[in-house]
Amino acid sequence: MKVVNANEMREIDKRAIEKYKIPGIILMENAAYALLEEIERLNGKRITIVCGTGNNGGDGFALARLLLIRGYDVEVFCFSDPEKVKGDARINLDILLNMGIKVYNDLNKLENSIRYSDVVVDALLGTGLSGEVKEELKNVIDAINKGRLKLSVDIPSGINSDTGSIMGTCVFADITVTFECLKLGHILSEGKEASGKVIVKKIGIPVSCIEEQSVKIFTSDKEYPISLIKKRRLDTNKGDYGKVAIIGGNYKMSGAIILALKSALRSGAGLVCGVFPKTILDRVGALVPEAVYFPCEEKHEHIFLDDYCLNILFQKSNAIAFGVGIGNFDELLHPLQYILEHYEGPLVIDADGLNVLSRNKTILKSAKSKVILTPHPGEMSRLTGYDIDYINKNRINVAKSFAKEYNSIVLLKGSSTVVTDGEFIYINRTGNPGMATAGSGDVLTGVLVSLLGQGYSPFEAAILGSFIHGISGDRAYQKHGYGLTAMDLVDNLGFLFKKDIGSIKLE
Ligand SMILES: NC(=O)C1=CN([C@@H]2O[C@H](COP(=O)(O)OP(=O)(O)OC[C@H]3O[C@@H](n4cnc5c(N)ncnc54)[C@H](O)[C@@H]3O)[C@@H](O)[C@H]2O)[C@H](O)CC1
Ligand SMILES: [K+]
Repeated sequence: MKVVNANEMREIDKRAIEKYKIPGIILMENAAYALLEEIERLNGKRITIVCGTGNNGGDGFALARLLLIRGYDVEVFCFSDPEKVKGDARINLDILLNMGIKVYNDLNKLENSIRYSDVVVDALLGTGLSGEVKEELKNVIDAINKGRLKLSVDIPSGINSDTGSIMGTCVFADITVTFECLKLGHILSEGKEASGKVIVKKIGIPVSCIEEQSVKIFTSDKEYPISLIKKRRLDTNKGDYGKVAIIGGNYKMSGAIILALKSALRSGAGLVCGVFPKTILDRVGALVPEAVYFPCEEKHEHIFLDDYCLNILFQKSNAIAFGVGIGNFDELLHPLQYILEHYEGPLVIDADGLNVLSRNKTILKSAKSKVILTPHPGEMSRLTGYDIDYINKNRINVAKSFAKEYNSIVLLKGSSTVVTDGEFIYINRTGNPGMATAGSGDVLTGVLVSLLGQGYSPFEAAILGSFIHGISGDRAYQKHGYGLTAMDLVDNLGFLFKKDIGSIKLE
């Protein structure tokens, strides 16, 4: 599913009106019908509608008319001078006034109306919000937030459509009905929570009109990225599903490689090889008997990897992951550089692998193959030099420009993980805060290397991997709530890898 920013939506809207000659008032009427359809599902009779002076308010005025005609008990509010309402919104306001409907501008009355309403409709501010919400609307937003059931038109008022940030204050909606495309603000940052359940409705804009926009950001829907999962032929064996190697682990962090190995197996890799210091062989062997092992010497508390043993590994593996629990040591930069310069298969660099890489990120430019990097904001900060706050506020641009400059796939973790190849951007929506737990990233690495080994392209593997990782977290949450652990994620990984994958439909 495509995701647009406010400017792209305006362009699409403008093209529909100017090139396709669809009058704006028709789009607004269709938007009102789309809202009506959702309100009718809610079975409430008393509806309060709070309108702003722009087209978001216009959608609200048109909705009020449709509800009144159907016998709903509706009260309409607008807290600005009606003279400021222009264009299509003005037409809809005038129709209401001509019908003898009063539009109130009284905060006490609003609070009272909301107290006795089944649904409050927030049509105050939409994609046209600029800057912080003005002082005079703050009390109005507070009042809306007291509503029993809050439905926001297009986007919760006060949420920035491009970043999802709260612009001073915002409505926290139960349901948001948006038009034609998801907006970035619905899925990023605080906007994700503020939007509640988001319903995307068509309002009569031709598909070609949207396609002309060449939108480069997309997210999951009921079919995608599940549709990327390859079906298995019956006449296949383990050799068909990849031989993957995971390099990592040290005496103090053996759990990381155990989790990654288990995850790679649970997400379908044919053969999984653990490459770690000998000192942890007994632990890993006891806990992951299904893997094969490539125990190495240990020097000064970290794995010792010389070029000779790396070359052996290259011949045995069609995908490699480097970094889980490996420790952050200067001496590991050489093996990482050697892998980048000589290994021809796809590579995942994670965790301490990224910290090692931060010592000299230019080695990425000599990589022989595509690399997936999976930083969390702290690791991204070490890689780029930007502070974490800046990264969180500019997740898409930071990930995209790094991926482009270093010709790699970046999977920037966090709520709404961003995956990019430097041109296209996938924003993941599966997962929950319970996954902010030790070992969660090691599980993701195992999934990614497993998918690479099974022949998915690096960009597909990163998209699918982040999606599957989130789904396993959502399934683990059902049972363990926020007490879920990384091993619970592993236990839930296999669910999507089934014979009848095409029939699995998600909400
Ligand atoms: N194809 C579509 O998606 C359609 C969308 N519609 C709706 O139109 C709005 C966007 O309308 P627009 O007039 O551009 O902007 P808004 O109504 O969101 O806001 C403008 C309004 O708000 C005031 N304002 C701006 N910033 C602030 C602020 N910081 N504090 C207070 N007030 C502010 C400004 O002065 C204007 O009065 C979209 O969201 C959809 O709901 C169409 O109806 C159908 C087609
Ligand atoms: K709104």
